[in-house]
Amino acid sequence: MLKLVSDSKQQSAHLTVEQVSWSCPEKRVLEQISFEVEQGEFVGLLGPNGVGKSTLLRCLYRYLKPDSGKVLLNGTPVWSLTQRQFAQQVAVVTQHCPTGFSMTVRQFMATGLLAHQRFWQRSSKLLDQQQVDEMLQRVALLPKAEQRFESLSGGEQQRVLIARAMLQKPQLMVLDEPTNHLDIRYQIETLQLVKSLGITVIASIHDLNLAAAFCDRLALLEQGKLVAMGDVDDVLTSSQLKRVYGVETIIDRHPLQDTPRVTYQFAPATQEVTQSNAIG
Ligand SMILES: Nc1ncnc2c1ncn2[C@@H]1O[C@H](COP(=O)(O)OP(=O)(O)OP(=O)(O)O)[C@@H](O)[C@H]1O
Repeated sequence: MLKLVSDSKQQSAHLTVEQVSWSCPEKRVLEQISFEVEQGEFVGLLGPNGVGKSTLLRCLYRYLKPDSGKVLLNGTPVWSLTQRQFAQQVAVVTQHCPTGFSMTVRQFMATGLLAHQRFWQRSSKLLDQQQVDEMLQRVALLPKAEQRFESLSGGEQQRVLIARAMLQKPQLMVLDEPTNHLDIRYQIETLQLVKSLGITVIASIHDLNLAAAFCDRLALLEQGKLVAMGDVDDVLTSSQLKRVYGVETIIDRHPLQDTPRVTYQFAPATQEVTQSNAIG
């Protein structure tokens, strides 16, 4: 089990996205996206493949500079922060694991401590190792501490990346499909763990039921545009999911908690559905 003992609650960030657009030579990928994420809120970013979720997250964590618009962290444009200031406030877990280095899990985890350390103020190695090991324990990977990071399974690597991000003690976590590669138990436990931190989180999530269960609000993208942003109940509606994903759903309540539950229709589309697609 991932340990769910929360740190004393960390400070959390307020994120503002103002009219962000980004294009590649072939097309406009993001069109005038605006929204805010309040301190301590967990916002899920939804939308079909290729609508611009990763691109939007890349603009938030400064991998891409928007063609126009602004991203503000606690009111300050992210591009005006130094790399160090940014790293002290924002942790990022992307879909693609870093490769090409042969650090052990413990060594790789320790890099998560660097954002808050200056070389003349290095804390003791013992203290560093205690923090690293405690975090590895929380993601149930302490027994693999001396294994090379690259030799871990995809799911184990993902858990290390999330643990390393937590070690960074960020105010904002940006997660691009954090549950990718994880089996259902670790999908649930990872989202529980991230939520228990109480910090601001924005995460792209494909599983609508997990998004419904863990997110405070949802943002729905369609072809580079933000088409819905709001409470889970308002965003996850059958008509909206049909329009954006082209899938028939039944939405009722989760039997154990008061969140929407999405059931998909797996049978081939009926004639009526096919006709309405053709019209719509
Ligand atoms: N640097 C780039 N050059 C060309 N096309 C790009 C570039 N970056 C993104 N795109 C295109 O922009 C679109 C959005 O990509 P993005 O990765 O943001 O989608 P996504 O919503 O995260 O998709 P998925 O759910 O499949 O991960 C895609 O069509 C992609 O090919």
